Amino acid sequence: MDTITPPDGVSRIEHHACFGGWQDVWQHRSPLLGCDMRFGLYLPPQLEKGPCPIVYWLSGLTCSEQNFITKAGAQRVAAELGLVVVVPDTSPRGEGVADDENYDLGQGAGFYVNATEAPWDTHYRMYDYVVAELPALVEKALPFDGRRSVMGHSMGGHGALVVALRNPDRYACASAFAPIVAPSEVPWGRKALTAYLGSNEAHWAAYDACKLVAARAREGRPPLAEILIDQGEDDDFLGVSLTPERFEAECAAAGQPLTLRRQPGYDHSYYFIASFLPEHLAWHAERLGS
Ligand SMILES: N[C@@H](CCC(=O)N[C@@H](CSC=O)C(=O)NCC(=O)O)C(=O)O
Repeated sequence: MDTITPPDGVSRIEHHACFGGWQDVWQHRSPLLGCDMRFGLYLPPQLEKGPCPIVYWLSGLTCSEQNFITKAGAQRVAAELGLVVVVPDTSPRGEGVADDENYDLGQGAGFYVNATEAPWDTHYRMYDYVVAELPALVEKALPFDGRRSVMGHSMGGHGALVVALRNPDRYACASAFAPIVAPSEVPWGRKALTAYLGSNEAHWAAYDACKLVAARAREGRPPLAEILIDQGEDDDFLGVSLTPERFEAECAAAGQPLTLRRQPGYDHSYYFIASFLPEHLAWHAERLGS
């Protein structure tokens, strides 16, 4: 597996043997975002024998690629299941990239949208980055079997639901931990969508999972096969920016199959994610046929 080396223009800045495979961090120049970007890449031992499916993990506010790869404990399970796990950063980065003094806007808080408003519209195109530019790079570099899925946490849970609902043919399945399901209605989402997309709320609908589920039903498009969500009941953001009951209601009205598990005692942290990540990865592996 040391034979999997980054393509020209991409550098391998971390390379750690891990559960028979490798935990890498690769860095590349993103023409789309106009800056250098890093991403985590878990390469399971099964890649030595042939192509594997890829799970994309989208992280939450304040995260880089490091939070998930160092805290979630994904590698042991991904190695057992033969899953590649790709972990992008959460925003464009660098001195020339617009930022904000608060943790919930700017660098570390890209919200997986293509910004249309200045000063964000110069670099913040995280929707296209995670759906198109990054997969094109990774999937050409690895023995990839054509099957991919997406999962994420909080802001990244919002991202995972949005990219899956907008691209049902690209992702075999989607799951989320404590996702922001109705960003148009809650403080984290309203602040980010106003900044990145402007005050016309009609433009927000393409990035709102509740609205996307309703729109699919209204337009007669089939629901996704299934969505899995875990939500900690002791999460400080529950009832403020996290409103799982809204998604439950929209899914019920739209005929969208949803498994929403409320987990007593769990908060918003990576301890919560680590507790249920093995079940999510197994759920993905089953649907990816891995
Ligand atoms: N610093 C903020 C809260 C930041 C926070 O909780 N970030 C979460 C994601 S929240 C939604 O997207 C996270 O994943 N943090 C990284 C980690 O390693 O825990 C505050 O103090 O309120």
